[in-house]
Amino acid sequence: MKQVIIATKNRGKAREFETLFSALDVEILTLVDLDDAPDVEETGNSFEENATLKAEEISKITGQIVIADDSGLVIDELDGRPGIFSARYAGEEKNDEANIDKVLYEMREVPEEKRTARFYCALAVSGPNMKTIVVSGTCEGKILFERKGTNGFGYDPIFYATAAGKSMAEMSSNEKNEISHRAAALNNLKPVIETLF
Ligand SMILES: O=c1nc[nH]c2c1ncn2[C@H]1C[C@H](O)[C@@H](COP(=O)(O)OP(=O)(O)OP(=O)(O)O)O1
Ligand SMILES: [Mg+2]
Repeated sequence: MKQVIIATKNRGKAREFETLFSALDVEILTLVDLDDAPDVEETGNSFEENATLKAEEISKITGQIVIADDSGLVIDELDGRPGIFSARYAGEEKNDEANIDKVLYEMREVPEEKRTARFYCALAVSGPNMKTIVVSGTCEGKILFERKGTNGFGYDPIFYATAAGKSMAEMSSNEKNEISHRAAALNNLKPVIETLF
């Protein structure tokens, strides 16, 4: 079967990619279980730049076709924060619960109608004989006043997805995969994936 490396160490993302790719007849490997995979520094100024950095570095090391995901939560009232800093918003050690607490605190006095936000996902594909390709996808919603639901990962418990009428953490993985920023981005990548093999 066709094989692609997903350059992520995030277990939540890896789980979603496994489901999303099962429909595509492509086998994926992630960096989740590799002890010696490098931590690529995310020094870019956009999701696209960071996804490109991750895809190109891992492709250079492995010589294989690699897809990287750089994603995060963009909150209008916070001028787009946490944005590309989503993973390390409350500190370098990457703590989802602390990140959520920080957002809830910063949003504590913002009324419902001003709590608009979106999840953003950039996907970069890089390989030995190709120019890197980058696509993106978004998912619109609002920041809740408190956590709701226990599914998913990251900021899911405080993100109310307009298209579903509930929090991302209240959805099954199938429901999330129908409306998520990651699914939208991957959909934009499908025509490219078909040309890669
Ligand atoms: O569907 C999602 N549901 C909830 N939260 C999400 C989602 N998608 C991204 N996020 C959050 C998690 C993390 O705080 C940041 C991603 O940061 P990002 O650097 O892309 O990923 P990461 O460092 O966790 O793993 P890696 O770089 O190895 O892929 O945005
Ligand atoms: Mg990261």
